[in-house]
Amino acid sequence: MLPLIVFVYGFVVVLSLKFLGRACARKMFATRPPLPPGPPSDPIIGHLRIIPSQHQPNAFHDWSKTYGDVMQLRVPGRSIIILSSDKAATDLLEKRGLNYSSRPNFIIMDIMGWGQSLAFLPYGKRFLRHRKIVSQPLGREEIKLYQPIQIQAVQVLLKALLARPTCYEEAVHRFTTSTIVEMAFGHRITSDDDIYLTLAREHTYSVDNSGPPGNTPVDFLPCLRYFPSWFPGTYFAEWARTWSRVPHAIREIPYGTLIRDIEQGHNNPSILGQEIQKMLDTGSKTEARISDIKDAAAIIFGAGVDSTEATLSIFFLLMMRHPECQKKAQAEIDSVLGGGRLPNHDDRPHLPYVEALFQEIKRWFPVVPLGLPHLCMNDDIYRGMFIPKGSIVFANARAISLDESVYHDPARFYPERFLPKPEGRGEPHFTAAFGYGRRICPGRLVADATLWLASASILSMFNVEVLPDKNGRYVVPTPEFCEGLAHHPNPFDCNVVVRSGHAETIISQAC
Ligand code: HEM
Repeated sequence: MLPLIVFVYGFVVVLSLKFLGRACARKMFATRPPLPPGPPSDPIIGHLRIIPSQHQPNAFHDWSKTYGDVMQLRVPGRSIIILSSDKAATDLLEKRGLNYSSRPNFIIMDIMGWGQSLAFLPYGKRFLRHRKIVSQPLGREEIKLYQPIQIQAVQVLLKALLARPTCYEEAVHRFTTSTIVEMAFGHRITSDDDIYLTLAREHTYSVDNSGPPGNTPVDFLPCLRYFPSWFPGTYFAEWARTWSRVPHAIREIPYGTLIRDIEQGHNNPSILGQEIQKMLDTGSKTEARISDIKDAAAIIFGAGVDSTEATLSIFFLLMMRHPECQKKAQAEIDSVLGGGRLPNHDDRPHLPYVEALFQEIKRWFPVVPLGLPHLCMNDDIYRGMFIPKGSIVFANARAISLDESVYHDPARFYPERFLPKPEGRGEPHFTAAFGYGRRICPGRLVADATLWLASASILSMFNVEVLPDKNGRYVVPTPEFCEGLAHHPNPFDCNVVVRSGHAETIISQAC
């Protein structure tokens, strides 16, 4: 009898659970709104086959024209949300910032040694500690401290361009590395064979060739990192292991140098120097604290040099392609400065056309076009669409910069769009280049100040011209870009010609 009772009881329980389960599932799916739309996908592998490995920002932008500014793609194990308007990115990444402030795992970056650095940390206590170390000294008032560094580095840049008018690349590399290294580590670069110039090149090379960020086979299947290097899908893990000496050096060299200097009573003002001094003053020199300081300082170099360099290279490319804009900016600078000196930060509000031109450079080609991925930490519903917990969210700055509802004829390089009406179109400045919300680029203000000063100073002293080819023909280079974490223009020829003998004297007398 007992077995029969147990059997009947069990049967009833299983049956009710089954119906209950179905009812719950029905209820859940009935109440759960649909996922954001996206292109047709394959079973199991989702959109893996159609997501291109190159030119992703452009492909996502094209898809957004059909599927809208909130679009979903699926790859095994994860859902990817692409935001293609400033409104959607602001609504989710800023207004609901707490839910979208984490990062997915970046296994390759972790193997390389960048895993504990601010840019790749998940939201949590360590993130908050690092974010404070990096962002506090980079506030609007605080960055004024670095103006002398920027002015001095611009003078060196102008001298280098005067001495070697066709070698903009080396001059730009030294300029961007110098400003960041002096601000972050208190070290002034005085020669072309400085260790930090080499490290900056190696860093760009190692990161740019480490595969699509967070999207390599090892990121999808983390256990692959433990497989031998001949095993299919492990290429980028091996690459990351080979280059791990670079982040190691960026983490250790500045700290080692500065702690020695400070303990001997010297301390050039710098972000790392201030943090070390605070640590020593408060007697909090623990392994954990030292590790936080080293990682936070290293990412200023890691995140700052490459993107600033890419933007300044684009400045040269665009000035060469748009001599009419160059002339207009030069006329404004000449009339305000009287042609007798180099521009400084205080001149900025008095140069509205130069400002518009500078803003248009940042809009025309955002150098980190997909930003860095944010992670959705809890299920969310936006405009009636379901965004599952664990989704990776990209704000596509390329699409936002080309949004026709905001920017008239967006593919055109047209600084006047930012001038107030009726002279211009009064369009809003493009801020998506620096990301959104609690993960917004903490270096944006200092990058902006450095790049503005460099652009205005170059325009005041030089004409950026097309270099004739071997046959004496003037062919304007077509913009082509290589894609890393930051997108750089492919090397192009250009000739930086000093505007007058007087300009030459000003440059020679500077420094
Ligand atoms: C033109 C130059 C620059 C551009 C276009 C740029 C762009 C970006 C973007 C798009 C992000 C991701 C934001 C997000 O996740 O929403 C970012 C993050 C970051 N940037 Fe920049 N950046 C530039 C310069 C700098 C400089 C000069 C520094 C340092 C002084 C810096 C430090 C960082 C750091 C530390 C992060 C990670 C922030 C976090 O994850 O919380 N960047 N940057």
